[in-house]
Amino acid sequence: MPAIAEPYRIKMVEPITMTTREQREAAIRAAGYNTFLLRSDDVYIDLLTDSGTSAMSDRQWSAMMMGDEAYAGARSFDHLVESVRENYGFPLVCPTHQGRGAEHLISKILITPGQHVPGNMYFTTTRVHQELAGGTFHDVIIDEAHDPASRHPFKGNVDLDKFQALIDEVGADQIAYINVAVTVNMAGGQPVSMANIRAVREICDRYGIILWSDATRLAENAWFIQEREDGYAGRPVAEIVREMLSHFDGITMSGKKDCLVNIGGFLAMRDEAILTKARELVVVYEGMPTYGGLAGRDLDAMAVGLREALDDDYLTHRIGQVRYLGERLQAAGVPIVEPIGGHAVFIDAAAFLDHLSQDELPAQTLAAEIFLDSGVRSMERGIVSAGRDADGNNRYPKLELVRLTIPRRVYTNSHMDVVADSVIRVFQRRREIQGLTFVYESPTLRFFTSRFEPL
Ligand SMILES: CC1=C(O)/C(=C\N=C(/C)C(=O)O)C(COP(=O)(O)O)=CN1
Repeated sequence: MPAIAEPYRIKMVEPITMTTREQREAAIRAAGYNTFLLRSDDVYIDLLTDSGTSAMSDRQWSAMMMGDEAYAGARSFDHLVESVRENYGFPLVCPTHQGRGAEHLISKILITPGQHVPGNMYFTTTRVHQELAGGTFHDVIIDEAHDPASRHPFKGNVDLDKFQALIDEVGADQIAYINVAVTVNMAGGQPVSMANIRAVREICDRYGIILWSDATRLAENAWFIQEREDGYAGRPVAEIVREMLSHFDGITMSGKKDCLVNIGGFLAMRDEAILTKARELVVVYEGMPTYGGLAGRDLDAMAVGLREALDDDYLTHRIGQVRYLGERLQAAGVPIVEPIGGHAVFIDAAAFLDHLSQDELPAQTLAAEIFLDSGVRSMERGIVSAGRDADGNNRYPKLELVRLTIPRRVYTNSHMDVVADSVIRVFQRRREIQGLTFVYESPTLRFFTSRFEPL
């Protein structure tokens, strides 16, 4: 893919911290070897997450200055609705403070306790809200998604046979909805093809099953369709997004990714009945239906950002930067998830530290080691993130990954070189690295606040 320079120029900078090895050793110990518990000031290049860490544009900041902070009926809400209608094609919108706020509402609205919710691989907050609403998640992603080395171009695809088998097993009336994430975060930022979306739609129409999408990284998904799917080369991403979303009954959206904002989210849908229920719940958990836990200025920033995120040049650079980092690691023999995803490079920590058992927490260990080496912060996406099942046993995911997550419009490829050099250094001395063990395990979403120590 032709590398392109940043399709923007820098107007403001934020100094970042250069640390010594001693400072980093003290910092990671104080953080219990959990990169989530590091202080921002101790982090040099922050690749923990692409969620809420994007740089906003001058157009977004100026839109914020015009934010309408009226408690009810704010113009800012109208601006968001107009932008969602124009760019996503959904007429109805319910704002929430961020994506999990939307997941909370839609889980309560669509799930009757005891029902089943199929989806293309789990995501942590999505699954926990489905379970809290009494649903049972079923992974219906294609098998290739669980194989880091598989180069399937659309590893996010739903396995139609698995979906059909679940329908046959539990009955269509026991399926609350199917949730199709675009892209699939935990599989390595992997896309879903348009053909697969259409095929899932056909099954849902046959059985009257609601087809919902976690559209958090929809722009990146559309860019991969443009790059890889027959018939879409040269089609603008904005057009592909409209076609993708035309097949869904609604979406949960974390604006903190592909709407380029630091906080924000929403539900978007076609069915007035779902909107009515969302409005009844949003006033309890988020705020008035016209602000949903956000300031008016946040709604305006999201209205502008969701449009900017669909720009082809922006996406070519953004995904090109992720690919640049991934290809540097590949060239050095570092095992990563292939194909390289849209928002992050996922290191295969199981292969990287193949002398450690999964119970020795390879991904948690590797994230701590990379920080110690360079001050680069990454995120564990393995056994710690997978948590425990209903019986209290550890889940053992096939993917034991460390995610190097690239914020949008923040770092240059010089920073990517620092990251690559650091990971390669750790890779060269990988045999010296020992595992970690829990010293404190939090009961829910344990990866956020648990603490560890070296074995
Ligand atoms: C695919 C997907 C996500 O990736 C997601 C949040 N992701 C985070 C925080 C991440 O670091 O990947 C969420 C939750 O969004 P939220 O962080 O509550 O705005 C929903 N779906």
